[in-house]
Amino acid sequence: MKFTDRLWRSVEDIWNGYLEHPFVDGLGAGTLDEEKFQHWLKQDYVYLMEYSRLMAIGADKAPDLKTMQMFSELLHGTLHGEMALHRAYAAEFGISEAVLLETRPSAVNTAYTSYMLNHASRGDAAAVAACLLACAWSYNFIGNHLVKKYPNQENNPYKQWVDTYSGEDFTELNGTAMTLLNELAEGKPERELEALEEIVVTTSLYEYMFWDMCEKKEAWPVQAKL
Ligand SMILES: Cc1ncc(C[n+]2csc(CCO)c2C)c(N)n1
Repeated sequence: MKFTDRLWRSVEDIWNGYLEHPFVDGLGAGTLDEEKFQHWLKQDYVYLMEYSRLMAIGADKAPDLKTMQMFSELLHGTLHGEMALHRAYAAEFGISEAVLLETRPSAVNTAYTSYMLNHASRGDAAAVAACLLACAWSYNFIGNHLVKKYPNQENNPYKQWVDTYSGEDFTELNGTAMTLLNELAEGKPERELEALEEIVVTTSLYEYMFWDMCEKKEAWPVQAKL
């Protein structure tokens, strides 16, 4: 059994919770409030910058060239692929990149990235891969679910979102993230596997909180300047 099969059993209930979340369902149905989506776009842009640092740490800690290449592929996919999608969406709403970059990350956003960066800097390459996994895999899981539930995406303003995360490029990136962790976890003692599992469960819980933060448009109570 692959390590990711074991992980699936521990996160399945949390991930099914995403599918019932009004923000996620609204993306598929096309009914999501535009301001909530813009909140996600801004928060996610700065999230992805911090998330990208993880893969740079992973490349540094990688035991061999092949692993370095996999971390680098994910890094490139995020900085140049996924963030380009965010820029394109923002432009449609008349939001410039400068405005995206001014976003002050919310408390949940900060807690999530700090948690991952903390584990990534303390742990080995497998810990870094564990930090990355829920993000890549759960968006692909959500995208695939939404195309199945809402096959007619013609009039959905979030069609591009659904297409992107269920599409070939992201399915491939997710495959890389899964293979990376499966390979790095191989031969590890049970105690270490449990620690990796704990990271994947915690990041899965943070993913839920991130959706909820966007649904509630949570930000700091006082909009101080950065
Ligand atoms: C909070 C949050 N979680 C996950 C993703 C999705 N995601 C992050 S990295 C990656 C793979 C390579 O870009 C994917 C699909 C997101 N955008 N925001």
